[in-house]
Amino acid sequence: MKYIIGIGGVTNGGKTTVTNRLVKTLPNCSVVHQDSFFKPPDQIEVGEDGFKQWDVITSLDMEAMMNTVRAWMENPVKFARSHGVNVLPTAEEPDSETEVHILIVEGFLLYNYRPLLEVCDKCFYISIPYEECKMRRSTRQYTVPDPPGLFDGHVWPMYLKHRREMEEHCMNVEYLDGLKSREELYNQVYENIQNTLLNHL
Ligand SMILES: Nc1ncnc2c1ncn2[C@@H]1O[C@H](COP(=O)(O)OP(=O)(O)OP(=O)(O)O)[C@@H](O)[C@H]1O
Ligand SMILES: NC(=O)c1ccc[n+]([C@@H]2O[C@H](CO)[C@@H](O)[C@H]2O)c1
Repeated sequence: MKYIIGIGGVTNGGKTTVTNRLVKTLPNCSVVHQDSFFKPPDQIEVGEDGFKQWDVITSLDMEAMMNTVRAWMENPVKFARSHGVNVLPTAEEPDSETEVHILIVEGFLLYNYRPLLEVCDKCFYISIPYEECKMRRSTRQYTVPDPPGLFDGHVWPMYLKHRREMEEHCMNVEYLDGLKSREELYNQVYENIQNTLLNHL
């Protein structure tokens, strides 16, 4: 059985932290990080506000991301091996319906892209309030550092816009409170996945 889990949500909500732990504990689990698909800085549009528009779907090569997801769907064992994921000895047959193969797709803009939404079996979404998000973001260093004012002028308004759009289109999103401790968040997601997997077996 192949199973794709989305870990979406606001920037600095704790998506990568939860994902890294799930990858270690779930069986035959590979991961695709959306941040790996940002286009190079010279291809990012500059808005009327003067900011590079990083937090929009066109700043990402979503086709390349979907191709990566499809490569996993075609052969999760081959994908896992070529990405250094330990495949359990019993999971030799890629098409076997009895083996569980999991792909986690992690990113800040997952469910606003329909092809990706359509392949997700389970959608998690982590949120944190404005103040906490701004504080956490100020401690981060991205490949291109945030210019002054980017958070209030671009990042947060885009988050609110995309979140609204997602709420209009996506049913069955499991919302998570990113203010919970790392441990609590992990346990909540892990238990939820275990229950869903059991229901599918
Ligand atoms: N549950 C938590 N409580 C407090 N701080 C957390 C929690 N989870 C993660 N953090 C911290 O918040 C910051 C962002 O975490 P993380 O990189 O996991 O978020 P993210 O959603 O993947 O961010 P982004 O995709 O924007 O880079 C890090 O400094 C991390 O240590
Ligand atoms: N990873 C990158 O190349 C990059 C460059 C500039 C900005 N970002 C930010 O990453 C966040 C998503 O994780 C978005 O809020 C981007 O602003 C990433």
